Amino acid sequence: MDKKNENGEESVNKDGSICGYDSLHTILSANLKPHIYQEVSRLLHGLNCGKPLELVALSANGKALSFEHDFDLQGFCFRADKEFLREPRVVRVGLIQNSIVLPTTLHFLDQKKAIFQKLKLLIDAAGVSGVNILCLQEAWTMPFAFCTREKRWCEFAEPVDGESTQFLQELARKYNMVIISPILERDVNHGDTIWNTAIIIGNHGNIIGKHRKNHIPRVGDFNESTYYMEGNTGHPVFETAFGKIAVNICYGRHHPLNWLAFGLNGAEIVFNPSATVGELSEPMWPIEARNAAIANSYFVGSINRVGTEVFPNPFTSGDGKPQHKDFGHFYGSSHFSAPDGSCTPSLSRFRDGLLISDMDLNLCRQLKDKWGFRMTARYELYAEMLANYSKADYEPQVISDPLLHKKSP
Ligand SMILES: NC(=O)NCCC(=O)O
Repeated sequence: MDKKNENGEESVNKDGSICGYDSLHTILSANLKPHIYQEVSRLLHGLNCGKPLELVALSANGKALSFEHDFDLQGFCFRADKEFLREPRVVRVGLIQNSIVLPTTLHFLDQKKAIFQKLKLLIDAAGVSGVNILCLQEAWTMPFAFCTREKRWCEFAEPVDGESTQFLQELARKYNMVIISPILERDVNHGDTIWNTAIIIGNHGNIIGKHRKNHIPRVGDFNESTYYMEGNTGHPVFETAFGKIAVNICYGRHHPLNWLAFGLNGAEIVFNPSATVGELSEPMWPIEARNAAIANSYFVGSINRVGTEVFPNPFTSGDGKPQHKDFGHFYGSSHFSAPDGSCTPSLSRFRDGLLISDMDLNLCRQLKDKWGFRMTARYELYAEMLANYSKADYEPQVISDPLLHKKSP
């Protein structure tokens, strides 16, 4: 996506940078006077316990890996108020965003191997940084080829206990880390069916469970319904050694009731591994997850892949425009949102990255007590509304102004 500003200069460059900058945060911090930036940042990122988010002191080994392999590494800290009867419950959480490595024209085995090699480095960086829970991006083992509608990409699908899970189980054990692995799943016990699935690997390398994507997009070039159906796993929350977590996969973030259900089941952190492009969703990206974190009193970790993936054969978007071979730019910008409305700056718009955040999970209940959203919600009213709406004879509750239909004399 090459965009020109009113002076005819490139604003979004071919590499995915914005006027040469990594992110909105870096544009603002580089161009505003410090006291103005401080105020802008307060409005943009909010305050946590009345203060701007503090930086986490990152490990020297993690920093060395990021320097050597040129990926973005940032760390922040969400605090909670001190309580008398509960100890702080601080967990260190990581998000990884990455581009694919090899051209999509090369042998599938080589493409996959190269992604595994890259991921190993990023996961090592998380491990040596003491991350407790780590989430990877949607369909991380493959190019996001669903725009093509070609069935050969189904070859990337794997059973829940397949190669990618085994690869991550070893790293989970090594680093005592819970790892969330969103992949294209093949269910061999149910007729080789395909699903978009997140597998939860426990810190002992065990498989805790899986969640299948509930909402499948039919927008732009996101032709995912050609490959898999809506998930059948409900809204599970996984109780791990480090907290209660859930996964709302990509397009599910546009559905507030999907977020709500994970909250009702007790999630403290909900991950949103995604693959989305600038032209389609960038203005919505910083809003939806943050709103979900506020409305449901939990933390949200949002991840988007990076780069432009070019496919061998051209396809059309069904909009009368010329055929093309790519989706557009996946804009990265992974970030965390907290229940108090604060959020971290985003990772780079175009580089691989690891975002780390310490979060005191006590903040979830503190925000529930403060705002009382669970107590003021009207669940019976909504249940009745939804039950009625689901009936074939439902009629919208609209009360029209009688004068609207009165003929003027
Ligand atoms: N992967 C996926 O669900 N993408 C849909 C596009 C979006 O929701 O922004």
